[in-house]
Amino acid sequence: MKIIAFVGMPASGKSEASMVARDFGINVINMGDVIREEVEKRGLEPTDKNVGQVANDLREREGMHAVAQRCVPKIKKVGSDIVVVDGVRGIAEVEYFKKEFGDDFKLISISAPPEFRFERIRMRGRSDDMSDFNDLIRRDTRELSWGMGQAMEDADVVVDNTSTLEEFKDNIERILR
Ligand SMILES: Nc1ncnc2c1ncn2[C@@H]1O[C@H](COP(=O)(O)OP(=O)(O)OP(=O)(O)O)[C@@H](O)[C@H]1O
Repeated sequence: MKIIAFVGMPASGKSEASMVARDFGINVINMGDVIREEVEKRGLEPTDKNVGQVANDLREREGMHAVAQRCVPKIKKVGSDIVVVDGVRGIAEVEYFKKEFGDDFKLISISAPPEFRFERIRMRGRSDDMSDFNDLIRRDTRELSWGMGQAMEDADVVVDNTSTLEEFKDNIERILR
């Protein structure tokens, strides 16, 4: 069983990369869904604030690898030859997956500078998206403080996403193949 995980700063292209995997018929486990399930279990509304608080609470109680730990049984249950994991946030999660899956775990880092990501966020217009460039920088800083930078440095492959969406998707497809 091969586990391929995507890591990258906000709006770097992780969802687009997961979509390429889904188009191949590959099962995708979304780490955010694991947190949303816990939100539901606690009888809370799935607002951005609640999801953030539950994520923090899980990490405080169970350690920085908490979300990865909860993903592992889901990955094993899928049982297919290849599973994609979307939403790795920190080095503790990478270490946990490596401990669990060894060399079968591969990490793909998606890279795009803030200026590109901010422009794409403006185009995307998702309800929880920021409208100020400084808010993106603040969010980047928060993600980095949780160990995202170290996780990205640990990647087996780095994919640049500063060209067209088609070129990016072609690159992801090539790597998956
Ligand atoms: N190369 C590209 N050219 C143009 N638009 C792109 C490119 N790559 C991604 N996008 C668009 O940028 C937006 C952000 O990409 P995506 O949602 O995949 O990022 P993400 O890493 O999943 O974001 P988040 O971490 O915020 O969930 C999307 O609307 C996507 O379609």
